[in-house]
Amino acid sequence: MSQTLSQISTQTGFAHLTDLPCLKLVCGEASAVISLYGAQLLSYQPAPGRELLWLSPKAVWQQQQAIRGGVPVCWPWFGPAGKPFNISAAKLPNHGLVRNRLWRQVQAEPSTQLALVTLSIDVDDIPTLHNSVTLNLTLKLTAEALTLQLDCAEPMLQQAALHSYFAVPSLSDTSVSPLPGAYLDKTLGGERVESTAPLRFEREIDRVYPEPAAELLLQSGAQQLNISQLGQDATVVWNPWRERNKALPDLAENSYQQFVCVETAKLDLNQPAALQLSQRLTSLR
Ligand SMILES: O=P(O)(O)OC[C@H]1O[C@H](O)[C@H](O)[C@@H](O)[C@@H]1O
Repeated sequence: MSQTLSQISTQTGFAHLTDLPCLKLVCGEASAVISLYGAQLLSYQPAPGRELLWLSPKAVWQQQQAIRGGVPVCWPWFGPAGKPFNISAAKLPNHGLVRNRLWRQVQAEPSTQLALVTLSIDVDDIPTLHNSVTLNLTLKLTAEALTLQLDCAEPMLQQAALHSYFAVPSLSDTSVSPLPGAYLDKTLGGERVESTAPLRFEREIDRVYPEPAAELLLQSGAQQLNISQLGQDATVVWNPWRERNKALPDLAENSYQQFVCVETAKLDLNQPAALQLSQRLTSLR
């Protein structure tokens, strides 16, 4: 078997975020950069110069802001904190508690075929609990694919999402398939819509697809990406389009033309359970 060399190193700064603590993973031709702030994957290049993720040129991480782009980790709730988390109607952050905190590196294993890193965070201010809970994000980079895996062993009510921002060369020629024939439309207050029409990015899209397929194909122009999901009960597809783009200060003008979010999510809050959620990205061309 041929030997594919891998490497893991610390790196200060990524793109314009020059003081951000990061780790860089390399495996053969492939590379990835993850920030310790938010355990947020910021870059995945299956080959040098072929970036699959999108990072906003106006992303910030000071003042405890969540970084706009890459793969934010949403946990233990998704979107605005509703029941059971918002017991006192306090102002809780969108998408949970871990996007704007520093995580720690607990494992880093470069081996011949794989670069593997685990980041962890202990969270002691979940409104429904009195104890501290540990969340782990493991990143596995091989020459062929990149896998993100989120684990929480605590059997509790929890939601999670790997909120991936994918760079698209052409928004008007972008598709995600297969998608179920029914979804909840967040632009219509969560109304259930039945439609088998292919999804087009021609206006604001904010959809929750329950019962998603395990394998999705994201196609944009000549680019094709396989998104393989595990542990999910929903796939969320988001593009802010022109008007919402203007309302988000960490997006530049017309940034919405450059990305779509395809999010692997676990949203059910009926049963307390441990969490295991993963998204694997394989570039096909
Ligand atoms: O602005 P953020 O808190 O990062 O949220 C960005 C977006 O995330 C998800 O895709 C939600 O479905 C959207 O409703 C939300 O606008």
